[in-house]
Amino acid sequence: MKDFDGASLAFLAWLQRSGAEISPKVKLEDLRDAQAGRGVVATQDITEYEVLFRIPRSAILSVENSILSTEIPASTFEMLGPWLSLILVMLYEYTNGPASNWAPYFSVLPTEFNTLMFWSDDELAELQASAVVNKIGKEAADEAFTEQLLPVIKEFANIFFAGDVRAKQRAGEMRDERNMSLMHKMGSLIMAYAFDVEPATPRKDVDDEGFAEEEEDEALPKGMVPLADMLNADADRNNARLFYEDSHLDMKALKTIRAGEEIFNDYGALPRSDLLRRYGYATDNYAQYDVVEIPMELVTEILTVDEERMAYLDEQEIVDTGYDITASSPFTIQESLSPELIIFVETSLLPSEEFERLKRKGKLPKPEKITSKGAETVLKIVQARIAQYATTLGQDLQANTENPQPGNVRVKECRFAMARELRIGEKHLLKQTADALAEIIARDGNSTKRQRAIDDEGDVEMGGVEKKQRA
Ligand SMILES: C[S@@+](CC[C@H](N)C(=O)[O-])C[C@H]1O[C@@H](n2cnc3c(N)ncnc32)[C@H](O)[C@@H]1O
Repeated sequence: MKDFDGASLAFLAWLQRSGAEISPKVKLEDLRDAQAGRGVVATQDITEYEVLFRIPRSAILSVENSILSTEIPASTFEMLGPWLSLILVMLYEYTNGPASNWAPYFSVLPTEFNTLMFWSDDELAELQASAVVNKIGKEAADEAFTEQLLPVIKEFANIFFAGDVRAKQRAGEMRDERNMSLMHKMGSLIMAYAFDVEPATPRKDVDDEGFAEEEEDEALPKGMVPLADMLNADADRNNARLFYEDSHLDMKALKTIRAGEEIFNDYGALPRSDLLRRYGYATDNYAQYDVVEIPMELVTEILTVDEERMAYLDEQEIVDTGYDITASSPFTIQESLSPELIIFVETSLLPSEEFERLKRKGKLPKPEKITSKGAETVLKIVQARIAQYATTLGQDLQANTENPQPGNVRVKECRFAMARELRIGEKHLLKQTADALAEIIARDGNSTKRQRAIDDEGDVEMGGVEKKQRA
């Protein structure tokens, strides 16, 4: 406790010496009891747009601010890109220990993570068929470290380990498991803590509303912004945001915040799978952003699509590696099911002449008009997706009641519980989809039966009201 609070105090003192201004209305709080590390809390009432703290750009841990950028050519950083460049700089500053300007900052940053990158095989197995398993990117990161980062460290060993006679040897040792793990830790810190820092003079094209093009955003330099990254997030209680000014960054309240309330940044509308992957935690209120993916391989296992249709769908940008089902409330197929999946299925089921007619006109079936045959096919796909998970939704819910989310207990139990919550969310979405499709099929079946009854008897069987409803 003493070390923890001591590190917080030393960090805040360093930040103020670095030119930061921190409102007396906020404080850094120990939230470990709530499994949330440190967080920022209001000590007095705060009004909308009040500045909570101001961080000078010079205090940001970034490529631009690190001495390394004056010693290694800019072209090397350009070649590495924003992500690996910041990892390189962080490794350099971290390796410099107390000599680094950011040493007090490193001492409040975590060294252990719950992000999926650090889960063991048995923990990852608990994610079962969740698509997030294929998005962890550990191998890709290892490859980037080995093929891009290590050669740079080797080339500039005398700068990276300046003043050390063993510089070359130490550069070689960066291949060791311990150092590779350190690189992953820096990468994980960036993933969960770094900001895309808008430059003081915008270099990017912005549209009329001031938003950068997506690719431009991706190219923004990454930076670790002390204190701004001590804010936790909550899907429903976001009350602060970082504003980029020429010489500094301002964290401002977005609404009135009462004394005692926690101050939350916005990490985005992330499904729990991404929250776990990037931030290593998941809370129920992110269920509203849950997503389950239907891989294309599964779609084409259930549905045979001829080459001509596949080529046409591809040309129309309907073919994808997978299709999403997203949460909606109340749940509707129109809002939740990927329109591209419906178009894909409906096009595949079209009679030849109808397909040729649409193709001639450069058109596609309308996703809002899913047919019962289309619904039956999508239902088969959804059922096959459900079957990919090792346990059923019922079994998971049962396990949840028997082993509720643990409090302050072992990491493994916590990870198992978070994985279970995640797969419950995905299975729940799949079930909602299956139920809604079954309803469409049943409704269409009934209306066909009714139509047959009308055709057979030459008269309307149902009452007028019913007929109106159908219309
Ligand atoms: C940007 S940091 C926030 C500061 C962090 N709590 C700390 O002590 O360094 C992001 C990390 O905080 C934690 N976190 C953020 N919001 C949280 C929440 N609502 N509940 C639990 N942990 C949270 C997660 O571990 C996440 O990876």
